[in-house]
Amino acid sequence: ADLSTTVAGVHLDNVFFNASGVWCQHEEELKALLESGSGSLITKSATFEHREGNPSPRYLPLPGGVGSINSMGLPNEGYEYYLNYAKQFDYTQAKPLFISLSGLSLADNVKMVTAFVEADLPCILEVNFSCPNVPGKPQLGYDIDAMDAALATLAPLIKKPFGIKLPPYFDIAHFDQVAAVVNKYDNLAYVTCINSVGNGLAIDLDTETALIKPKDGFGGLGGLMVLQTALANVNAFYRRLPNKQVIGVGGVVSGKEAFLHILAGASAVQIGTQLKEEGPAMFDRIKKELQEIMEKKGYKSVNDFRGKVKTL
Ligand SMILES: CC(C)(C)CCc1c(C(=O)O)[nH]c(=O)[nH]c1=O
Repeated sequence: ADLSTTVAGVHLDNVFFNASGVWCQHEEELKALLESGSGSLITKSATFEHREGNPSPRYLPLPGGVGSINSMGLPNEGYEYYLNYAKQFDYTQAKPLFISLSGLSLADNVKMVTAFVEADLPCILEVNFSCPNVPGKPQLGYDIDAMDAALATLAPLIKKPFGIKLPPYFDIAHFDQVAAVVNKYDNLAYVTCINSVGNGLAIDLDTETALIKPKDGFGGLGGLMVLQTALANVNAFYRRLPNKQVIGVGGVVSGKEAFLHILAGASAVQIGTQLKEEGPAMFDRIKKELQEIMEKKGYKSVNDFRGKVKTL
């Protein structure tokens, strides 16, 4: 079965790659992704300066395989590290490179985007709209006017096709409002849905203590428990963005959830929590599982069923 796809005009031999933030902060990790069964790779969201991030424990898998919680705090090597990585990247091999940017201000995003545009590289830029906004205001992805203002500045600067990483939405009116903004920008080629479900709180029964140290234990939720929210966001934007693509992420632990993401409309599928727990060998397992499901159902290519979820 054919798992190949195209995102933002570039070809991927298979739909799978890492969720930004997982296995992608250092070039050794990125090398392991290059050598894995993934179809692509994306870097950890970069800020202008290097960041240590929050104190540990800042990521934990939750008991029973239900998912994970994290409050990493944007640990990254600073954008120049990823710009240099993108400059030395071998674009003749099969996997396209995606670069995630998460400036702490619009000015920082402009500076980072400008540097990448000047370098004129084949990598695809993805702006993380879960990046923090003005203190006291919600993240960019939850501030529709700020989102529109950011895109009005960034889209013309980037010129080429690019993407944005979106937080999950839970209200139909929000799907409508966000889609209306996204549809205004022709070179905004895709949206990646979803980022972690914000500010969950995991508590240990015995110690009566929050599991992670930062933010009184509040952190983003990922893994199987966010699957249905992820599928809804993928399908809501698939239905509302007819000339764009959706990358699906959230709750993929096997070929089954990957199949459902594609059925919901995903052009590519990213994996975070399960990759963190299993390592890059996971991609070979999940590719095989998806192919088995497709063969059982008689699908030859992911294009045969993308977005074809039925309703009653
Ligand atoms: C949550 C932010 C720190 C503002 C952005 C980086 C980020 C983080 C992180 O670095 O804590 N974790 C996530 O699950 N998603 C993200 O987008």
